[in-house]
Amino acid sequence: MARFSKLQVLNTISQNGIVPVFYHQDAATCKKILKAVYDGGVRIFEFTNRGDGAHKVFEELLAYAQASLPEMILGIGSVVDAGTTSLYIQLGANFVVSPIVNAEMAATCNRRKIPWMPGCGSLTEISYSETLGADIVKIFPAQQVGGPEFIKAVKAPCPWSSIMPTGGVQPTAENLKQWLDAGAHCVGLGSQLFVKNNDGSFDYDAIQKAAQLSVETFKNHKK
Ligand SMILES: O=C(O)C(=O)C[C@H](O)[C@H](O)COP(=O)(O)O
Repeated sequence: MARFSKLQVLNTISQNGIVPVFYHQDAATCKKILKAVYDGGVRIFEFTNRGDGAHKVFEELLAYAQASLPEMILGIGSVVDAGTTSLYIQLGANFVVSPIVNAEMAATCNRRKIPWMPGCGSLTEISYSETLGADIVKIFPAQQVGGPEFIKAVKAPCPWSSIMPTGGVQPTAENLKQWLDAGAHCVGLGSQLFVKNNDGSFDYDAIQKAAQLSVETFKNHKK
């Protein structure tokens, strides 16, 4: 069962603002990534359901976070159906993110009071998701859908929408400011956060620093 209530998850997202989006098949690598962003101040993390054994890695990450990173709220992403949603809720996912809008997933999450963040690319999808109970909608793929200008345009007629752009967001003060100025509620940060060394291994120090800069940029923007 989820360790954090829906309210705790939503509050942490609005205070922390940075949602790393990551998948790796190796649990040890995932733990090091999780620790690096946690040390950088991140308290929300989306692990993506990208491989056949992803649920086993996720279970290990949940246990690790509970034991060693107690404030870290772990959710699952890249989920596109209700069956997979149930599996991850049963394992203890604290929120569920999707690249699409799926009403059965919404019902499954709502039944257990788990925040559900569907992937939207139009105002109609955003609006439909909100009628299905989404508190935060993901815009995916955010840069391709229209970038910060798209969010600004959506927020004009729908200022109540809480939007999480994901896809193409960069962990720099300049780029984060563009999304936040446009009205983003929080941002999903993928590949650009997970800096690599020349040999292809992850640069955990650089990842921690990029996470810290992103969290601080978000906090300063809210002031
Ligand atoms: O699987 C999902 O549900 C996703 O969110 C897709 C990607 O992981 C993000 O779009 C990250 O995109 P980048 O930040 O551009 O690397």
